Amino acid sequence: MRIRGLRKRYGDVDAVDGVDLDIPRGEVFALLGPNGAGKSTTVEILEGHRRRTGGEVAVLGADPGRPTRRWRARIGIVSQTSEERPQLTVRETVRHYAGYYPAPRDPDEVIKAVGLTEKAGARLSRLSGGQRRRVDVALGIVGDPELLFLDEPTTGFDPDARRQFWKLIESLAGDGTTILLTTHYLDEAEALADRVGVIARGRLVEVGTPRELGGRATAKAHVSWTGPEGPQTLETHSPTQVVAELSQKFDGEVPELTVTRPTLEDTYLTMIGAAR
Ligand SMILES: Nc1ncnc2c1ncn2[C@@H]1O[C@H](COP(=O)(O)OP(=O)(O)OP(=O)(O)O)[C@@H](O)[C@H]1O
Repeated sequence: MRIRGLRKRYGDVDAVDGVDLDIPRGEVFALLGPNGAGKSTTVEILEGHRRRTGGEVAVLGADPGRPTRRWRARIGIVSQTSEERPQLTVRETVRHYAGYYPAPRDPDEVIKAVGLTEKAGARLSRLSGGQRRRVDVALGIVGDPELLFLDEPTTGFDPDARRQFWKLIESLAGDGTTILLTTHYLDEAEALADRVGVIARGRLVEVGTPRELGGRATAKAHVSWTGPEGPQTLETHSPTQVVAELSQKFDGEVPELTVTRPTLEDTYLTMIGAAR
């Protein structure tokens, strides 16, 4: 996927304001950013569901501004709004969608993969919010896509369902599916993504691996402990040395010793703050 100078204007709002990005085949890329940053708009343009105001875009070698049926069959979409019919059952819905694709996956296997086998015969209107979201995911993957777009896929999932979903994504990625996901869960981005991009006010602020984003890999560690004077914290590039010195000083266990580095969430919040 190749994006150059992508722009989208709504009236006088620059929702996407000059985004450049390359996503190679087989990569899992997570787009992060606060509400209204332009994530969904970007994704919808790449999916061929929204017209861009400017810039050049190639998705699976084609311009999503002029989508063909064949091109559509090669991509899978889990968007924020779903329009399935509530009176159909899970199995009927997944089978119906499978019919749109030239080489779909087995609907029952897909239902199993999203953990809905027990609900296969239930009408969508009778499902919980998280279960409905799993149906959305099933419909996104039933066509066996080369490229999968996931817009906040795990919103409403319980922790167990989220872990199961991560496994599913890892197995799709292992099979070579390219995945572009948006999420507000930093742990999700960290668990799944090869690279993450942070978008704020329509601009890509930074792109990098979850480990190195925002200089995380080389950031100072925080060493904390409780001494006779109370709680202490030291920021340092050489925490091992600090801990060695502390252990000599205390002659044994250092009270309440912790060594931490900024989490992806810390780094992200700093970036978003700076972009405001
Ligand atoms: N159809 C529309 N008409 C006018 N403005 C829009 C439209 N869709 C989005 N916008 C505006 O464009 C900006 C980007 O919205 P977008 O939905 O892409 O953000 P997002 O990053 O996906 O946010 P969220 O995390 O809340 O889903 C916002 O300021 C929004 O109000």
